[in-house]
Amino acid sequence: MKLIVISHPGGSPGAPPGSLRDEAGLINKLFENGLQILHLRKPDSTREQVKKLLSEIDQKYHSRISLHQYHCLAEEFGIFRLHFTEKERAATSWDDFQMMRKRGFTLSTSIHDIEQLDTLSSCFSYAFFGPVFDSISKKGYHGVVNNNFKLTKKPVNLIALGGIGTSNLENIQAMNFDGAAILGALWEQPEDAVINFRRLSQLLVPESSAGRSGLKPGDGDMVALSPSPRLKPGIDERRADADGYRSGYHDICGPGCTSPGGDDRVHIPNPQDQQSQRPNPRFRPGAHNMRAPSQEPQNTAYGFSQSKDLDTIAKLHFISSQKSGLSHLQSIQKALDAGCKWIQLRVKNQSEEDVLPLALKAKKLCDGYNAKLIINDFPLIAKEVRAYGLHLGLSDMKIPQARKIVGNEMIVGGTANTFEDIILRINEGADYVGLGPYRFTTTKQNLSPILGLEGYQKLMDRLAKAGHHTPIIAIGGIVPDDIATLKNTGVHGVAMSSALLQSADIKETVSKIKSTLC
Ligand SMILES: Cc1ncc(COP(=O)(O)OP(=O)(O)O)c(N)n1
Ligand SMILES: Cc1ncsc1CCOP(=O)(O)O
Ligand SMILES: [Mg+2]
Repeated sequence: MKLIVISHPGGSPGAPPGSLRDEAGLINKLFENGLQILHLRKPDSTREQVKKLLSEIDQKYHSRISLHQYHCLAEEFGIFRLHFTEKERAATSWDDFQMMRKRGFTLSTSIHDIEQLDTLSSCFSYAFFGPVFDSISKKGYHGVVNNNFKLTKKPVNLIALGGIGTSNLENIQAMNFDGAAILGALWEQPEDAVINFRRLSQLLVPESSAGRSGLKPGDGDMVALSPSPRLKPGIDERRADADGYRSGYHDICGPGCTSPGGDDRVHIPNPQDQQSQRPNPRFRPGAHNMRAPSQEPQNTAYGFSQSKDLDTIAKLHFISSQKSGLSHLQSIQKALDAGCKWIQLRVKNQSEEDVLPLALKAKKLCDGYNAKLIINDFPLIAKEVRAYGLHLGLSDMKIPQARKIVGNEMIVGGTANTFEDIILRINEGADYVGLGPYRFTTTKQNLSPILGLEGYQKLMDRLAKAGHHTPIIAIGGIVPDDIATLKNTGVHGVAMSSALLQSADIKETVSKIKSTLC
């Protein structure tokens, strides 16, 4: 169950009196307090006003904003979510929506009649439906459902809208909606918006205990790229009010918003252009997808992490081991002495209680060398010891769930063995992907199929073609002689354990590996 906030409908900064004071500050605070998606709906604002507001919202939150008007601003601000009113939906061809999806946009729309749900294109990741209850802010907009209403089939995720507040949020969950869009409950008293948002968030049933995973696969998809850099003409970009705009809930769901068109249409650079450039650090690794999306379906709209650029992820990862007659801590000490700066504590077959003291000691060791500690498998331990990162495999806790524990600042890596795994990890918000195994190794049991050089080459080529830039770390049975060829496949770095620990001169080996990788 997701909570989506729709912005205050009033004017943006610079707008006439009556506008919300320090709107950007309030929006930043909502994001800081866990807001996942903000729908920026500014029917009365000019493009310059919306632009100004966006520029005042912390850029790390831009990927969580959906634009109702002025879709043309999406690229400039790294926004990949666009909303379409009912009227705009009707005026836009399926091909155009497809094209937007292919360019990496997450599309949403509005319906008033539940029957319309079946007619929606699968291009839409979710739709607003409402007003479900009597509007809080707009008197006279009456709810269309009663308390016995229950959604059964939902080809598209459905977000309830209208009159939702603390008193009825639970009803929305019981009705089987995928989320609730909040407007009046926050903006009736803007000075209490953050506290009211927190109250509403606390009422949400956690997804795991609700037995649902929130939005279904396909949500927030960013799919397939197209060779053409521009969208086909859609509908005109006109001011909403020139199109019979009326304010109130109906306008969120009804006519009036603007969408790509004319010279201001959404422009996503051709991924081919992107590859020759250094990734723009404005985007977190996962968010590079927006600029150069994958050809594969991608699954989460909500796997966010904050801006971390490629340099944040080291190229040589040491994986601790208690093979070779050493304890985990001794193996870490050895790697640190040799110059490793990125240490993963990977303790298998021990309880969380047993791993915690090891993690605390490992953290102390790493701190002494100014090295980064990554905890394998245990999000709670990673948080507890203030590790730099957490690594999760495909059968470990899901990354978005772990993020709720470790927060957005912590580096979270995810394991992958196939292209689909990689895309999944990227969409989950992984900061890097551990791809392997390269070859057989006894360090890990139950290995996934071995990829070999050919496997890496194919996967890396496919990723490059799809414009993905999330750092890929090769792992599994890697020896120093593999590194140059592996690097040529395009991987960002390597993770190694036994070959380092068994090296005759580990310091020399680490130094050579580092110079090969840089
Ligand atoms: C950098 C890196 N990549 C992959 C893994 C493997 O993680 P996982 O699949 O969860 O397996 P275990 O390591 O937990 O056995 C990793 N640890 N590090
Ligand atoms: C954790 C892990 N995941 C895939 S292979 C592997 C072990 C890496 O260690 P080594 O470098 O000794 O093969
Ligand atoms: Mg694991």
